[in-house]
Amino acid sequence: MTVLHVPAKWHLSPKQVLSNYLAICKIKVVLMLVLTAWIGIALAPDMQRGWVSQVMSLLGIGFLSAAAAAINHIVDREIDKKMARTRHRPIASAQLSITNALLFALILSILGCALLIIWSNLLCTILTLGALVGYAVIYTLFLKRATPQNIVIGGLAGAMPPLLGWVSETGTLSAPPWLLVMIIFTWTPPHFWALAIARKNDYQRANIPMLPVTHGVAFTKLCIIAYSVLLGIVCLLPYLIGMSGWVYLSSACLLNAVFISKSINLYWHQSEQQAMALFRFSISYLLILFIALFIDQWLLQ
Ligand code: HEM
Ligand SMILES: CC(C)=CCC/C(C)=C/CC/C(C)=C/COP(=O)(O)OP(=O)(O)O
Repeated sequence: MTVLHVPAKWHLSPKQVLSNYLAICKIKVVLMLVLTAWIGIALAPDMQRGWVSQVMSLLGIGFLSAAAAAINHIVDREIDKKMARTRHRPIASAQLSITNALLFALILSILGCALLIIWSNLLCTILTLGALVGYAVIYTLFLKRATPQNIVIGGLAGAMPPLLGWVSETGTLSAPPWLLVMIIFTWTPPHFWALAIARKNDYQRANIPMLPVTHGVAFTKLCIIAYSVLLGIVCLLPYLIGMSGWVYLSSACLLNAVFISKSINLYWHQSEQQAMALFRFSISYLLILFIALFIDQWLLQ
Protein backbone atom coordinates (compact mmCIF):
# COMPACT_ATOMS: atom_id res chain seq x y z
CA MET A 1 0.00 0.00 0.00
CA THR A 2 1.38 3.42 -0.95
CA VAL A 3 1.37 5.95 1.87
CA LEU A 4 1.14 9.48 0.56
CA HIS A 5 3.36 11.99 2.30
CA VAL A 6 1.21 14.95 3.22
CA PRO A 7 3.21 18.07 4.09
CA ALA A 8 2.52 19.47 7.55
CA LYS A 9 1.33 22.76 6.03
CA TRP A 10 -1.77 20.96 4.70
CA HIS A 11 -2.88 20.18 8.25
CA LEU A 12 -3.56 23.66 9.48
CA SER A 13 -5.58 24.15 12.64
CA PRO A 14 -8.54 26.58 12.48
CA LYS A 15 -6.41 29.01 14.51
CA GLN A 16 -3.60 28.86 11.91
CA VAL A 17 -6.09 29.33 9.07
CA LEU A 18 -7.53 32.40 10.80
CA SER A 19 -4.08 33.81 11.47
CA ASN A 20 -3.16 33.32 7.77
CA TYR A 21 -6.20 35.29 6.62
CA LEU A 22 -5.46 38.01 9.19
CA ALA A 23 -1.82 38.11 8.02
CA ILE A 24 -2.73 38.73 4.37
CA CYS A 25 -4.96 41.62 5.52
CA LYS A 26 -1.88 43.36 7.07
CA ILE A 27 -4.14 43.79 10.05
CA LYS A 28 -1.98 46.22 12.08
CA VAL A 29 -1.53 48.51 9.07
CA VAL A 30 -5.28 48.37 8.38
CA LEU A 31 -6.05 49.26 12.01
CA MET A 32 -3.82 52.32 11.64
CA LEU A 33 -5.51 53.26 8.36
CA VAL A 34 -8.93 52.94 10.03
CA LEU A 35 -7.74 55.11 12.93
CA THR A 36 -6.70 57.88 10.52
CA ALA A 37 -10.06 57.55 8.71
CA TRP A 38 -11.83 57.88 12.06
CA ILE A 39 -9.95 61.14 12.75
CA GLY A 40 -11.14 62.33 9.30
CA ILE A 41 -14.71 61.65 10.48
CA ALA A 42 -14.12 63.30 13.87
CA LEU A 43 -12.77 66.49 12.29
CA ALA A 44 -15.51 66.79 9.65
CA PRO A 45 -18.40 69.22 10.23
CA ASP A 46 -21.01 67.51 12.41
CA MET A 47 -23.56 65.99 10.02
CA GLN A 48 -25.64 64.36 12.80
CA ARG A 49 -25.13 61.01 11.09
CA GLY A 50 -25.00 58.92 14.24
CA TRP A 51 -22.33 56.48 15.39
CA VAL A 52 -23.76 53.41 13.60
CA SER A 53 -23.21 54.98 10.16
CA GLN A 54 -19.74 56.06 11.23
CA VAL A 55 -18.73 52.61 12.47
CA MET A 56 -20.14 50.96 9.32
CA SER A 57 -18.24 53.45 7.12
CA LEU A 58 -15.00 52.69 8.99
CA LEU A 59 -15.65 48.96 8.57
CA GLY A 60 -16.17 49.53 4.84
CA ILE A 61 -12.88 51.44 4.53
CA GLY A 62 -11.15 48.74 6.64
CA PHE A 63 -12.52 45.89 4.48
CA LEU A 64 -11.40 47.56 1.24
CA SER A 65 -7.95 48.28 2.73
CA ALA A 66 -7.67 44.63 3.82
CA ALA A 67 -8.74 43.50 0.33
CA ALA A 68 -5.99 45.71 -1.16
CA ALA A 69 -3.45 44.11 1.21
CA ALA A 70 -4.63 40.60 0.26
CA ILE A 71 -4.26 41.38 -3.46
CA ASN A 72 -0.77 42.76 -2.68
CA HIS A 73 0.12 39.38 -1.10
CA ILE A 74 -1.09 37.54 -4.22
CA VAL A 75 0.68 39.81 -6.73
CA ASP A 76 3.92 39.93 -4.70
CA ARG A 77 4.17 36.21 -3.84
CA GLU A 78 7.28 35.58 -6.00
CA ILE A 79 9.05 38.65 -4.58
CA ASP A 80 8.00 37.66 -1.06
CA LYS A 81 9.59 34.21 -1.52
CA LYS A 82 12.96 35.86 -2.15
CA MET A 83 12.99 38.12 0.92
CA ALA A 84 13.85 36.90 4.45
CA ARG A 85 11.25 39.30 5.97
CA THR A 86 8.39 38.01 3.85
CA ARG A 87 9.15 34.43 2.81
CA HIS A 88 7.01 32.96 5.63
CA ARG A 89 3.92 34.85 4.46
CA PRO A 90 0.90 32.56 3.92
CA ILE A 91 0.76 32.71 0.11
CA ALA A 92 4.54 32.85 -0.46
CA SER A 93 4.96 29.76 1.75
CA ALA A 94 1.99 27.99 0.08
CA GLN A 95 -0.03 27.71 3.28
CA LEU A 96 -2.85 29.61 1.60
CA SER A 97 -3.83 29.05 -2.03
CA ILE A 98 -4.07 31.89 -4.55
CA THR A 99 -7.68 30.93 -5.31
CA ASN A 100 -8.73 31.14 -1.66
CA ALA A 101 -6.89 34.43 -1.21
CA LEU A 102 -8.54 35.86 -4.36
CA LEU A 103 -11.96 34.74 -3.17
CA PHE A 104 -11.29 36.29 0.22
CA ALA A 105 -10.22 39.60 -1.38
CA LEU A 106 -13.35 39.55 -3.57
CA ILE A 107 -15.67 38.94 -0.60
CA LEU A 108 -13.97 41.72 1.41
CA SER A 109 -14.28 44.09 -1.57
CA ILE A 110 -17.98 43.35 -2.08
CA LEU A 111 -18.72 43.70 1.64
CA GLY A 112 -16.66 46.91 1.85
CA CYS A 113 -18.44 48.49 -1.15
CA ALA A 114 -21.87 47.43 0.17
CA LEU A 115 -21.16 48.94 3.60
CA LEU A 116 -19.96 52.21 2.06
CA ILE A 117 -22.87 52.49 -0.39
CA ILE A 118 -25.47 51.75 2.31
CA TRP A 119 -24.00 53.67 5.26
CA SER A 120 -21.86 56.30 3.53
CA ASN A 121 -22.12 57.67 -0.02
CA LEU A 122 -21.10 57.01 -3.62
CA LEU A 123 -18.21 59.51 -3.64
CA CYS A 124 -16.61 57.83 -0.61
CA THR A 125 -17.08 54.39 -2.22
CA ILE A 126 -15.44 55.51 -5.49
CA LEU A 127 -12.50 57.20 -3.71
CA THR A 128 -11.90 54.16 -1.48
CA LEU A 129 -11.95 51.88 -4.53
CA GLY A 130 -9.51 54.32 -6.15
CA ALA A 131 -7.16 53.89 -3.15
CA LEU A 132 -7.50 50.10 -3.44
CA VAL A 133 -6.53 50.20 -7.13
CA GLY A 134 -3.77 52.73 -6.34
CA TYR A 135 -2.12 50.39 -3.84
CA ALA A 136 -2.95 46.89 -5.09
CA VAL A 137 -2.51 47.56 -8.83
CA ILE A 138 -0.65 50.81 -9.59
CA TYR A 139 1.86 50.57 -6.72
CA THR A 140 2.22 46.80 -6.33
CA LEU A 141 2.06 45.65 -9.95
CA PHE A 142 3.80 48.57 -11.68
CA LEU A 143 5.56 51.23 -9.57
CA LYS A 144 7.18 48.88 -7.04
CA ARG A 145 9.02 47.07 -9.85
CA ALA A 146 9.75 50.16 -11.94
CA THR A 147 11.13 53.13 -10.02
CA PRO A 148 12.76 54.08 -6.69
CA GLN A 149 10.02 56.74 -6.41
CA ASN A 150 7.53 53.81 -6.10
CA ILE A 151 6.61 54.44 -2.46
CA VAL A 152 6.50 58.24 -2.87
CA ILE A 153 3.83 58.02 -5.59
CA GLY A 154 2.17 54.86 -4.22
CA GLY A 155 2.11 56.45 -0.77
CA LEU A 156 -0.86 58.55 -1.85
CA ALA A 157 -3.16 55.49 -1.63
CA GLY A 158 -2.20 54.81 2.00
CA ALA A 159 -2.50 58.52 2.81
CA MET A 160 -6.14 58.75 1.65
CA PRO A 161 -8.08 57.42 4.71
CA PRO A 162 -8.51 60.78 6.57
CA LEU A 163 -10.06 62.18 3.37
CA LEU A 164 -12.17 59.02 2.98
CA GLY A 165 -13.44 59.43 6.56
CA TRP A 166 -14.27 63.10 5.97
CA VAL A 167 -16.06 62.36 2.67
CA SER A 168 -18.00 59.48 4.26
CA GLU A 169 -19.35 62.06 6.70
CA THR A 170 -19.96 65.03 4.39
CA GLY A 171 -20.37 63.54 0.89
CA THR A 172 -18.19 66.34 -0.53
CA LEU A 173 -14.51 67.04 -1.15
CA SER A 174 -13.08 70.00 0.73
CA ALA A 175 -9.62 71.42 1.51
CA PRO A 176 -9.01 70.65 5.25
CA PRO A 177 -8.78 66.81 5.04
CA TRP A 178 -6.20 67.16 2.25
CA LEU A 179 -3.83 68.57 4.91
CA LEU A 180 -4.11 65.29 6.81
CA VAL A 181 -3.50 63.39 3.55
CA MET A 182 -0.40 65.56 3.01
CA ILE A 183 0.89 64.66 6.49
CA ILE A 184 0.70 60.89 5.84
CA PHE A 185 1.99 61.36 2.28
CA THR A 186 5.10 63.19 3.59
CA TRP A 187 5.49 60.70 6.46
CA THR A 188 5.49 57.61 4.19
CA PRO A 189 8.98 57.96 2.58
CA PRO A 190 10.92 58.21 5.89
CA HIS A 191 8.64 55.50 7.37
CA PHE A 192 9.45 53.08 4.59
CA TRP A 193 13.01 54.04 3.64
CA ALA A 194 14.17 53.49 7.25
CA LEU A 195 12.99 49.87 6.92
CA ALA A 196 14.36 49.60 3.37
CA ILE A 197 17.85 50.58 4.63
CA ALA A 198 17.72 47.78 7.21
CA ARG A 199 16.35 45.31 4.62
CA LYS A 200 18.43 46.49 1.65
CA ASN A 201 19.85 43.01 0.95
CA ASP A 202 16.32 41.57 0.74
CA TYR A 203 15.28 44.10 -1.92
CA GLN A 204 18.55 43.62 -3.81
CA ARG A 205 18.00 39.84 -3.90
CA ALA A 206 14.42 40.32 -5.11
CA ASN A 207 15.59 42.86 -7.73
CA ILE A 208 13.22 45.58 -6.48
CA PRO A 209 14.50 49.11 -7.18
CA MET A 210 14.06 50.57 -3.69
CA LEU A 211 16.01 53.79 -3.08
CA PRO A 212 18.83 52.28 -0.93
CA VAL A 213 19.44 49.69 -3.69
CA THR A 214 19.44 52.12 -6.64
CA HIS A 215 20.96 55.24 -5.05
CA GLY A 216 22.80 53.89 -2.00
CA VAL A 217 22.22 54.10 1.74
CA ALA A 218 23.88 57.52 2.28
CA PHE A 219 21.64 59.21 -0.31
CA THR A 220 18.56 57.50 1.15
CA LYS A 221 19.48 58.82 4.60
CA LEU A 222 19.72 62.36 3.17
CA CYS A 223 16.27 61.92 1.60
CA ILE A 224 14.92 60.75 4.98
CA ILE A 225 16.25 63.94 6.61
CA ALA A 226 14.74 66.10 3.83
CA TYR A 227 11.32 64.43 4.14
CA SER A 228 11.33 64.60 7.94
CA VAL A 229 12.01 68.37 7.78
CA LEU A 230 9.23 68.74 5.18
CA LEU A 231 6.96 66.68 7.44
CA GLY A 232 7.72 69.06 10.31
CA ILE A 233 6.55 71.99 8.15
CA VAL A 234 3.43 70.22 6.80
CA CYS A 235 2.43 69.27 10.35
CA LEU A 236 2.11 72.96 11.27
CA LEU A 237 -0.63 73.53 8.66
CA PRO A 238 -3.61 72.09 10.62
CA TYR A 239 -2.82 74.51 13.46
CA LEU A 240 -2.22 77.47 11.11
CA ILE A 241 -5.64 77.10 9.43
CA GLY A 242 -7.40 76.74 12.81
CA MET A 243 -8.21 73.06 12.36
CA SER A 244 -6.49 72.17 15.64
CA GLY A 245 -5.23 73.78 18.84
CA TRP A 246 -2.39 73.71 21.36
CA VAL A 247 -2.52 70.03 22.24
CA TYR A 248 -1.90 69.13 18.60
CA LEU A 249 0.68 71.88 18.05
CA SER A 250 2.77 70.97 21.08
CA SER A 251 2.56 67.23 20.33
CA ALA A 252 3.48 67.83 16.67
CA CYS A 253 6.47 70.02 17.59
CA LEU A 254 7.79 67.46 20.07
CA LEU A 255 7.21 64.49 17.76
CA ASN A 256 8.80 66.23 14.79
CA ALA A 257 11.82 67.31 16.86
CA VAL A 258 12.37 63.63 17.79
CA PHE A 259 11.73 62.47 14.18
CA ILE A 260 14.24 64.96 12.72
CA SER A 261 16.87 64.22 15.38
CA LYS A 262 16.49 60.45 14.86
CA SER A 263 16.82 60.99 11.09
CA ILE A 264 20.00 63.04 11.51
CA ASN A 265 21.30 60.48 14.00
CA LEU A 266 20.71 57.72 11.43
CA TYR A 267 22.86 59.61 8.91
CA TRP A 268 25.89 59.32 11.19
CA HIS A 269 25.38 55.68 12.17
CA GLN A 270 25.89 52.56 10.10
CA SER A 271 23.87 50.14 12.19
CA GLU A 272 20.64 48.50 11.06
CA GLN A 273 19.30 48.88 14.61
CA GLN A 274 19.24 52.68 14.19
CA ALA A 275 17.26 52.32 10.97
CA MET A 276 14.78 49.91 12.57
CA ALA A 277 14.48 52.24 15.57
CA LEU A 278 13.45 55.08 13.23
CA PHE A 279 10.99 52.78 11.41
CA ARG A 280 9.37 51.74 14.71
CA PHE A 281 9.30 55.33 15.94
CA SER A 282 7.56 56.44 12.71
CA ILE A 283 4.60 54.21 13.63
CA SER A 284 4.30 55.54 17.20
CA TYR A 285 4.72 59.04 15.75
CA LEU A 286 1.70 58.75 13.45
CA LEU A 287 -0.41 57.11 16.14
CA ILE A 288 0.30 59.85 18.72
CA LEU A 289 -0.04 62.68 16.15
CA PHE A 290 -3.52 61.57 15.09
CA ILE A 291 -4.64 60.93 18.68
CA ALA A 292 -3.49 64.50 19.49
CA LEU A 293 -5.63 65.79 16.60
CA PHE A 294 -8.59 63.95 18.08
CA ILE A 295 -8.02 65.22 21.65
CA ASP A 296 -7.80 68.76 20.34
CA GLN A 297 -11.05 68.41 18.44
CA TRP A 298 -12.69 67.00 21.55
CA LEU A 299 -11.39 69.90 23.69
CA LEU A 300 -12.45 72.50 21.12
CA GLN A 301 -16.06 71.27 21.06
C1 HEM B 1 3.34 53.07 0.08
C2 HEM B 1 3.22 53.32 1.38
C3 HEM B 1 3.79 52.43 2.47
C4 HEM B 1 4.80 51.52 2.40
C5 HEM B 1 5.65 51.15 1.18
C6 HEM B 1 4.90 50.89 3.70
C7 HEM B 1 5.76 49.86 4.02
C8 HEM B 1 5.72 49.14 5.18
C9 HEM B 1 6.43 47.92 5.40
C10 HEM B 1 7.34 47.24 4.37
C11 HEM B 1 6.16 47.52 6.66
C12 HEM B 1 6.72 46.28 7.35
C13 HEM B 1 5.69 45.21 7.29
C14 HEM B 1 6.20 43.90 7.82
O1 HEM B 1 7.03 43.89 8.71
O2 HEM B 1 5.73 42.91 7.28
C15 HEM B 1 5.26 48.47 7.24
C16 HEM B 1 4.75 48.39 8.52
C17 HEM B 1 3.77 49.21 9.00
N1 HEM B 1 3.20 50.26 8.35
FE1 HEM B 1 3.70 50.94 6.52
N2 HEM B 1 3.99 51.45 4.54
C18 HEM B 1 3.29 52.37 3.83
C19 HEM B 1 2.25 53.14 4.28
C20 HEM B 1 1.70 53.02 5.53
C21 HEM B 1 0.56 53.78 5.97
C22 HEM B 1 -0.19 54.80 5.13
C23 HEM B 1 0.30 53.39 7.26
C24 HEM B 1 -0.77 53.86 8.20
C25 HEM B 1 -1.37 55.01 8.12
C26 HEM B 1 1.29 52.39 7.62
C27 HEM B 1 1.37 51.78 8.85
C28 HEM B 1 2.21 50.77 9.16
C29 HEM B 1 2.19 50.03 10.42
C30 HEM B 1 1.24 50.28 11.59
C31 HEM B 1 3.16 49.05 10.31
C32 HEM B 1 3.56 48.01 11.37
C33 HEM B 1 2.89 46.70 11.02
C34 HEM B 1 3.28 45.57 11.95
O3 HEM B 1 3.95 45.80 12.96
O4 HEM B 1 2.89 44.44 11.61
N3 HEM B 1 2.13 52.22 6.56
N4 HEM B 1 5.01 49.45 6.33
C1 LIG C 1 -8.39 51.28 0.35
C2 LIG C 1 -7.12 51.73 0.95
C3 LIG C 1 -7.15 52.86 1.88
C4 LIG C 1 -5.99 51.09 0.61
C5 LIG C 1 -4.72 51.28 1.28
C6 LIG C 1 -4.00 50.02 1.15
C7 LIG C 1 -2.88 49.77 2.11
C8 LIG C 1 -3.01 48.49 2.88
C9 LIG C 1 -1.80 50.62 2.24
C10 LIG C 1 -0.65 50.37 3.13
C11 LIG C 1 0.63 50.43 2.40
C12 LIG C 1 1.61 49.34 2.77
C13 LIG C 1 1.50 48.53 3.99
C14 LIG C 1 2.61 49.15 1.95
C15 LIG C 1 3.58 48.05 2.13
O1 LIG C 1 4.41 48.06 1.00
P1 LIG C 1 4.78 46.73 0.30
O2 LIG C 1 3.52 46.07 -0.14
O3 LIG C 1 5.77 47.00 -0.74
O4 LIG C 1 5.45 45.99 1.53
P2 LIG C 1 5.69 44.46 1.81
O5 LIG C 1 7.02 44.15 1.26
O6 LIG C 1 5.65 44.36 3.31
O7 LIG C 1 4.56 43.71 1.14
